[in-house]
Amino acid sequence: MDQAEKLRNVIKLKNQKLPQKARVITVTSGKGGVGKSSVTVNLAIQFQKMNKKVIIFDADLGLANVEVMLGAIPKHNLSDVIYRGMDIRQIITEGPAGVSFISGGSGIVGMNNLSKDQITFLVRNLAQLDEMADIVLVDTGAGIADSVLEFVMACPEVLLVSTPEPSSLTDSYSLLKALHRNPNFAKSGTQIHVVANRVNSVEDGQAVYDKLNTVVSQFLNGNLEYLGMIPQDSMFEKAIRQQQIVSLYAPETKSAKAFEILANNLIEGAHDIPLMKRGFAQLFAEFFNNR
Ligand SMILES: Nc1ncnc2c1ncn2[C@@H]1O[C@H](COP(=O)(O)OP(=O)(O)OP(=O)(O)O)[C@@H](O)[C@H]1O
Repeated sequence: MDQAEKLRNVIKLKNQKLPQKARVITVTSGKGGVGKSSVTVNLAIQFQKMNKKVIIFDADLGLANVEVMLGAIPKHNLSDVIYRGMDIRQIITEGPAGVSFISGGSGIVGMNNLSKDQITFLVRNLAQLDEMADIVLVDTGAGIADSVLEFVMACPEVLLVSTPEPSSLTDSYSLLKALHRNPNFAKSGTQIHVVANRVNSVEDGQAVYDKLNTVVSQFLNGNLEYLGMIPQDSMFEKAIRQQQIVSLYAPETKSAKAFEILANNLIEGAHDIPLMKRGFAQLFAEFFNNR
């Protein structure tokens, strides 16, 4: 092959449309009730406002908070894909402002005992989401249960939500410890961003990150990134009481503005993401591989 031909091939490769892969961000927390589902739903709204197509995958087996917050009850969940051969598109529920979501439901438990054929079918189906969404947000359960750790381990980008409360900080550290000590955890291939929620000042937020990052670097030889803070906000609570999402209910209030900044930070800080943009199907493939 001569020089000119090589060049033509390079140009051809560059122009070739590579299959789109969604950016997958897993949202987790050490303990329940610290605002994990609120962060997921509000970020989804903010991304939609930035013209990014978002799908939330609710992998939290607990209280189905995402559904309640989005005010839409799903008719189906992942088990309908696994056991009833439904197409992934049939189990997507439309929420407000164009945010759609998928409920993992009992399908998450069922994932423990899938045959190779079922796994292949599921992963192929999930690959469709990579073409439909720019960003998939995965809401995991809280704590160090295996199902939570497995999702976090399979995802290259993780948001860890913590409040300044000592119990939240301790539980965040327990989660980080369990993760770092797991042989399947790829430390260098994973970005963990800390979101400090319910803080009273910028300094409080920074302190949440500093405390966690200090122990992680000292005792686990790891590293955390700081994404930003969400202030304690009475409008946030008012929105929740009215089954509304603060980013839609009161877009000018301080917590909604903070979500806007967080979403911007995630989009703007994404220069090294293309390499990490492995997609949703790949996340599941890895999830099953780690078992
Ligand atoms: N920044 C905030 N300002 C005021 N209230 C907040 C804030 N963040 C969270 N809350 C309150 O905390 C409650 C719990 O939030 P959320 O349901 O998002 O937590 P969670 O971590 O997802 O809980 P679970 O683990 O049960 O799923 C909300 O109902 C809300 O009232």
